[in-house]
Amino acid sequence: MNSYVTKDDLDWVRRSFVNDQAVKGRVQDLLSSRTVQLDNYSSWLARSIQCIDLTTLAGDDCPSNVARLCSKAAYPLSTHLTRDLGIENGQLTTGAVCVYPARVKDAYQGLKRIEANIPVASVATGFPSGQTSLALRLDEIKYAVQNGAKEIDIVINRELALAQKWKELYTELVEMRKACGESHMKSILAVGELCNLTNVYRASLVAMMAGSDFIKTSTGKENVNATIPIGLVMCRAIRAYNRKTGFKVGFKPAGGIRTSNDVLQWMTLMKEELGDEYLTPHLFRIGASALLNDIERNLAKQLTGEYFLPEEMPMA
Ligand SMILES: O=C[C@H](O)COP(=O)(O)O
Repeated sequence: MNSYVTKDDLDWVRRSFVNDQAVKGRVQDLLSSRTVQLDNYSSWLARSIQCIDLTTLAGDDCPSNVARLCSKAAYPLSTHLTRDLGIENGQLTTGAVCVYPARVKDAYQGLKRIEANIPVASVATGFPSGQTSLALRLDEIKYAVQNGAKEIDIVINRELALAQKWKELYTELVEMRKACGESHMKSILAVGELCNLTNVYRASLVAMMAGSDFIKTSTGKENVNATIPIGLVMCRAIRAYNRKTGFKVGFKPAGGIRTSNDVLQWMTLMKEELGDEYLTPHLFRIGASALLNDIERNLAKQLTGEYFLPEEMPMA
């Protein structure tokens, strides 16, 4: 991570423009590509589970629902489905559990109790709006890290992005990166509030320059969350950044991802735009609070020929 940004870097950001029509065309191609869907549907779905940040971000979160989330993260599928997939019990887990800072301790202890080696991710910095002082936003990161969060999902300051104050945005993000310490930083752009795709691309570059380990689309609380055109623009920024610097930054779409079909579209995007090596939990996460059920239902249908009844998915 650099703690300064050069004039050339900022020129690169300001010179970048996104052609909306070209994005539309490429998305049409991607969505008609059946690579991921046809090539072993069940194994793609099973593979997607290890990339899920299993999330609860509700006002009524409490120790018991966080404990349930931890169990689901450690044992995302019923034992006969894992057996049918040829996976040993306990070998398939989600990528992380994601909670509010006040619930990090519950998640950390919940995972420890069941001996699950799964990182706790915490949203921070005044999630979802980020509308508080920088000092409070930094303190919140430190609080989450002290309580055991290994991944911090920060929100960027949308005002700075909308006003094209890229250097100021960079400076804030560097402070956040420092506050994260050894924990990974995932920068949420809140794309639905960035007005246009050019701003999404520019904010992606700045977040990566400041040392983000991942760039993430949305909080799930904006009116527009993760969409494939926005994802394409962010993947292209990741690709450009990698070509220029050699660093591989991960991608996390989040917000409104609910179905197996959604997941396969996101995996298609990753495979086609960034390549197979990005389809691992180190470089790809899907932030979702209500997706796993649908994956489990579809896997059951594929593997047993029948959909599960709701009472057969007790932890869902
Ligand atoms: O960071 C994750 C998002 O909040 C999840 O959004 P979702 O509740 O729409 O799945």
